[in-house]
Formats: sequence, C-alpha cells, structure tokens
Amino acid sequence: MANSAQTQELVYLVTGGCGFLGEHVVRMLLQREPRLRELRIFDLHLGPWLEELKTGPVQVTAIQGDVTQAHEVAAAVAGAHVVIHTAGLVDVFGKTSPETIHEVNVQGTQNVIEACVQTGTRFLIYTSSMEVVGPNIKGQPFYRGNENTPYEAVHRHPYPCSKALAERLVLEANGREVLGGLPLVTCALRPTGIYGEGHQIMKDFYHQGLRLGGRLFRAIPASVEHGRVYVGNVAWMHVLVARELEHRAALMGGQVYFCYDNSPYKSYEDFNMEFLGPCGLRLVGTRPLMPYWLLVLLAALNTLLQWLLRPLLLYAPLLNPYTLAVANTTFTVSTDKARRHFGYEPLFSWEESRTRTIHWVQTAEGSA
Ligand SMILES: NC(=O)c1ccc[n+]([C@@H]2O[C@H](COP(=O)([O-])OP(=O)(O)OC[C@H]3O[C@@H](n4cnc5c(N)ncnc54)[C@H](O)[C@@H]3O)[C@@H](O)[C@H]2O)c1
Ligand SMILES: CC(C)CCC[C@@H](C)[C@H]1CC[C@H]2[C@@H]3[C@H](O)C=C4C[C@@H](O)CC[C@]4(C)[C@H]3CC[C@]12C
Repeated sequence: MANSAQTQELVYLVTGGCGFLGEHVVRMLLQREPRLRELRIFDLHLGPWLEELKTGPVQVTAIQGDVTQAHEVAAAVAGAHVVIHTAGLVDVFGKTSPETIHEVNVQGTQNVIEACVQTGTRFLIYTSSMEVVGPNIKGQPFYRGNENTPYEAVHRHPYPCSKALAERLVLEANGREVLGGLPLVTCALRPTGIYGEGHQIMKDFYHQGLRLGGRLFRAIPASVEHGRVYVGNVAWMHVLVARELEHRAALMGGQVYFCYDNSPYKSYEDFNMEFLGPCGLRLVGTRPLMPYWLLVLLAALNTLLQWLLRPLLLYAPLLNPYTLAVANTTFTVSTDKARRHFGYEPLFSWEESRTRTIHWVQTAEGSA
C-alpha cells in the first residue's frame, strides 16, 4: 500500500460512513491513519457533521450514493486503495421488506466486490455480524465461542440470512484478480451487539424508561449472557485490519474475525443498566416480571399487529419473535484471533467505554 510509513498517499472509501459504526470508523481513520490522503465517505444519507471534517489535512469527500446502484459504487471505488464496507440495512424489527434487506446487504455487497475488481482496488474489509453465526433458530447457546467453535448456523430472519450471504460473497472473492492483475484481499469482521455513542436502541430504552417514570421492567433472566462490544473498539479493529491487510495478506485474506473487547458478559438488560443506571433509571425485578410464555404471546401479537396495520402505518416495536429469541439466548464470544493475526488490542478499556457511553446518553437526553 505505502512505500513510506509517513507519506500521505492512501485513498480510503468507507461505505455507510454516516451510520452509527461508520461515523466512528471515519473519525478513527482521520485520527489514526497518518498515511491517509483522501477519505471518501459513501452513504445514502450524508450527515451535516461531515462539514467539520473538511477543514483538516486529509481530503474528505462526501459521496451521496446507493450501494444497490452498481455504477454509483464503481465511481466511488475507482482509485481507492482500501474499501471498508459497513453500509447495510440493520433491521430486525420488520421496518423494511426482506427483498430490500437482501438487495442492500447482499446485492450491495456484490456491487462493492465487482467495483473493486473492475477498478483495481485490492483491499476490502467487510463489516459482517455475529448474527452470521447465531443465535440460530433453535435458540442454542453459544458460550465463550471463537471463530472455530462448531455451531449450527441456521437462520430464517432476513437480516442474518443477508449478512451470512454477503459475508460468504466477500470471503469467496478473496484472491480474485483485480484490474492490473493483482489479487483482491478480503476479510470480514463480526461484531457482537455494538454499543456506544450513537447507539439508537440504547437511546430508545432510555426514553422508554423515562416514560415509565424512571423504571424499566426485567423481561429476560439475568443468567442469559450477551457479548457486547464498544463501537470505538470495533472502529479501531477496522482501522487496524485495513492497515495490516497488505503485509499479512496470506494470513488474513479470506478470514473472519469476531470483534471483541473487555466489556463484561451480562444479560442484555443488565448490560444496558451499566449506562442507564447512572442516568437515573432503575431495572425493576431480579427475575422477569412476566412469564416467558406471555412474552412469546405478546411478540406474536406484535407480528400480527404489524401485518394488520401495514396498509395504514408502520408498527415496528422492539419486541417480536425474533428479537425475543435473540435477547433470550446466550451468545458470548471469547477469542484472541485478531490479536494473534494483526496485533489487535482494544483501544478503549471497559471503564472508558462505559464513561463515554454514559456521557453520551446524558448529553443526548433531549434528542429523542
Ligand atoms: N449495530 C450493531 O450492533 C451491529 C452489530 C454487528 C454488525 N453490524 C453491522 O455493522 C454495519 C453498520 O451498522 P450500524 O449499526 O452502524 O447501522 P446504521 O444503520 O447506523 O448504519 C448503516 C449505514 O448504511 C447506510 N446505508 C443503508 N442503506 C444504504 C444504501 N443502500 N446505500 C448506501 N448506504 C446505505 C445508512 O444510511 C447508514 O448510514 C452494518 O453492516 C451492520 O450489519 C452492526
Ligand atoms: C425482549 C425485549 C424486552 C428486549 C429486546 C431487546 C432486543 C431489541 C435486542 C436484544 C439483542 C439485540 C441484538 C444483538 O445485540 C445483536 C445484534 C447484531 C447486529 O448485527 C444487529 C443488531 C442485533 C440483531 C441486536 C438487535 C436488538 C436486539 C435483538
């Protein structure tokens, strides 16, 4: 990629660069990639915050575009050394049709791969998801698993199906010849549930708690553990992979890496309380207040209501059979593959990740 470590000669493209994770990747690159000459940010919706980035030493190019449009992707990719593909439709609530999820997540990823091949871009990093593995439709636990842990990865929901298909496309593209004759080098990062500044669902829970008089009611047993990862560390892992991919192509090309850090394993709700507690909320109950069968019933009812109301309005509550199954299944990751392959260590400690997230919830308080 670079002849000299200090010259600014690299062009990076971040798709989905205005999303929750994408913004952190963009900011991290500007802070921690000294060889950057130009940073292209490609997104369906460009954020106003991009303007403030345009005054720095790196050329920041904002590109409003759609990954489902092959020509728009190819134009954005042309001349880039590295593509970090984070753009995607993250919808487990039934807001978008399965067809649209497939089009954006699978066809969009295929377009990114083809654009790399056609224009000669050699390094592609794909933001995959833990959901590619599980939880599966049987709700089997994945306990402290790593990239080699056997697990029946069978899905029905459009989101995990699309992420699994897209990940496979990216991994299979490793080694394809790009314009100029050199091989494409790809790899996929699989974050677990990401938290941190900009996490919309955390904000939704916070506002729900405020509406309920400062209380949230426990729905899931505390014994169901989730692996969560701080957004700054996910961004840092993307930046490191992008940096190391050329020099360690033989080792890293075609590989998957879980994204992990030192955030504690806890139930989804107990973990959220690490942030929402200091913001004044209380989680009521040491055990779920409702029997599980009732939650299953309510989740099914929500699906029915969503279907009935569809012609009139979009009804997309947090609780549905899929989110209930995910929330109620232990899924924790314990691995050191990223450390062994490219020297990854979390940039932010758990304490720092927690403090930053609490600060964000407190300051974002007014903006529901
Ligand atoms: N949030 C999580 O917990 C989590 C966990 C694991 C993996 N991921 C993956 O990380 C990536 C980013 O997720 P996020 O949570 O930041 O989501 P997000 O919705 O905040 O960001 C996605 C971005 O992609 C953009 N986008 C959507 N459709 C597009 C299109 N057709 N063309 C161009 N841009 C488009 C959106 O405008 C948005 O800015 C996704 O690929 C997601 O699957 C997220
Ligand atoms: C039963 C209700 C009271 C609680 C509902 C919580 C539910 C909305 C949460 C629980 C777990 C969350 C998912 C998990 O953190 C991991 C991911 C992977 C990522 O790729 C996309 C987001 C997703 C699916 C989270 C969505 C929200 C979930 C289901």
